[in-house]
Amino acid sequence: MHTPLTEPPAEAGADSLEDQKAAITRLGHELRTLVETTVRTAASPDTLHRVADGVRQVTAQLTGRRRARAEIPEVDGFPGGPRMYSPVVGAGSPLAPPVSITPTDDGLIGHCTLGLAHEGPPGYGHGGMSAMLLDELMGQACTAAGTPGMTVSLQMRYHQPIPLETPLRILGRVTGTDNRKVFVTGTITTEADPSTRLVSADGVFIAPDPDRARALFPGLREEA
Ligand SMILES: CCCCC/C=C\C/C=C\C/C=C\C/C=C\CCCC(=O)SCCNC(=O)CCNC(=O)[C@H](O)C(C)(C)COP(=O)(O)OP(=O)(O)OC[C@H]1O[C@@H](n2cnc3c(N)ncnc32)[C@H](O)[C@@H]1OP(=O)(O)O
Repeated sequence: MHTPLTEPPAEAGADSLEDQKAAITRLGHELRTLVETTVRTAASPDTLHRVADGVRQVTAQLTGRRRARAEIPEVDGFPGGPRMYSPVVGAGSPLAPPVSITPTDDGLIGHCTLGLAHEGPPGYGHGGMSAMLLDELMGQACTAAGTPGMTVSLQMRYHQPIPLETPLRILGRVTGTDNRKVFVTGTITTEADPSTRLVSADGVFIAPDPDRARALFPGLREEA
């Protein structure tokens, strides 16, 4: 008999929340390995069918309550904290590289490495991935500056292709505000050559007014 993988504990206390996050992180890591291995494999159709059957059986073990569309799970730090299932930074998301973020003197710096699962042109990152990385870093820079907002404009400039399997550095920095509008810039470089911009962006983010925020995010906790 299988032990279900994501059954929440009956009473979620501080310790069990950490246990839950650790388990989510571990499963996210294994799923990312599966995704990367899947897009690289040259396995035969027989093997691929056998693996597909196995994956279907594993998926069926994720039993229990499924969260509703607008529900913010207890492990999610929205709007200011770590987001376990973000497709960019989420340790639990197989879609995320994931990006790890640290504050700097005037913004945020993110670190990640893209794999073949994030490929656009052969050997290079997908342009949509670059936009996703920058949108996240620039959005989080707004939150870190005390003015969380949603993207209304993101102007991308692709200077050079992003190499895969190469440590990258993503910067996000707020450059100004005008009422609810926040102006932000961002760049992607390699870790090895941080002075050469591969991709850059300018964005405008807008802080929804409180009523609009409550309507958009009905799962938002009152203290947020
Ligand atoms: C404490 C509560 C916190 C609530 C949380 C709030 C935000 C947090 C959200 C995310 C943070 C989480 C993690 C951060 C990390 C990653 C970020 C990912 C970012 C995204 O992935 S996010 C998804 C994509 N994003 C959207 O899904 C937005 C769709 N959008 C809308 O939902 C509305 O747009 C809204 C509600 C944003 C504003 O609506 P609204 O009605 O309040 O604002 P309104 O239209 O009145 O515009 C006000 C002023 O902005 C000017 N303006 C408008 N558009 C402009 C543009 N394009 N360029 C330049 N200026 C523009 C107007 O001209 C006017 O300017 P002025 O006042 O000077 O006339």
